[in-house]
Amino acid sequence: MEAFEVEGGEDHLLAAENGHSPDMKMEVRHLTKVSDKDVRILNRISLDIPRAVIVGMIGPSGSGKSTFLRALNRLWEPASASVFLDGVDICQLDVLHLRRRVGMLFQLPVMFEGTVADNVRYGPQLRGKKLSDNEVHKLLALADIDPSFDRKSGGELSVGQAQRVALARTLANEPEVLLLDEPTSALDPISTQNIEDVLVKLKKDREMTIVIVSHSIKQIQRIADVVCLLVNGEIVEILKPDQLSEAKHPMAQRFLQLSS
Ligand SMILES: Nc1ncnc2c1ncn2[C@@H]1O[C@H](COP(=O)(O)OP(=O)(O)OP(=O)(O)O)[C@@H](O)[C@H]1O
Repeated sequence: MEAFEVEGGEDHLLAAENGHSPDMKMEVRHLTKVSDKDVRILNRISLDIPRAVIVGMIGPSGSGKSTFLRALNRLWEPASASVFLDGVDICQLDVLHLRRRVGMLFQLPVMFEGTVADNVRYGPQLRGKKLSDNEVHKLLALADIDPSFDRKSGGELSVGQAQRVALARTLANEPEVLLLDEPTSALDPISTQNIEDVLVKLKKDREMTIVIVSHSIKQIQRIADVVCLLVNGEIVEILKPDQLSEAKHPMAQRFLQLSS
């Protein structure tokens, strides 16, 4: 966990500064985004993300959490040499290949036309691979959806079921990293717990690396191994979930007090 220790100073000088460490799945170095109106949305963020951990990102609204997450699979184009996957600059990778390896789940699931099975088959089919019924059922079961749902149409599903099908669809690409942007904010507590259980299982059983943005500090405390606090486009604290009350940054403290 050493790589998470905050060194202080202008940014966090983590292991990424000293070359790629094989324990690190992703490394972010001085990631910056400036808006068209010259506002700094992200300000020189550096972070090492070890493999097979769940990293929670929390912070006030507008602090840059989604923007940070979206850089990791190039939903916007970061500067070259600012985001690395297994030590390779993601800007050098084919973008579709990158997005298969670094999958993303959004706040609200969007079902594609067709059945649940069609949705799950979508990604592999783009690469000319047709998943068997058995493979589809296994992916649905992994995402905690009853395999008998395979013939339902996407429109018949509740939001919670659709989110789990969207998860199965993402998992069909066999991602190594999963990015989640408030994936349970539209779900009831039971669906939320189901998704959380799946995430913890994916980390343990498949060594998946997971970065999750959430407004729920309780959720982050339940599932994350480490928590990054983002304020005004900067990571101001990196803490273990049970140390959140020890945050020192005044804005982070205020945010945590008001959110708990
Ligand atoms: N493409 C863009 N152009 C200009 N400004 C943007 C762009 N994308 C995001 N922003 C601004 O950047 C800031 C950070 O937005 P972002 O959505 O990343 O924050 P967030 O922490 O995820 O917020 P929330 O918790 O409300 O979802 C906001 O002020 C937003 O208005």
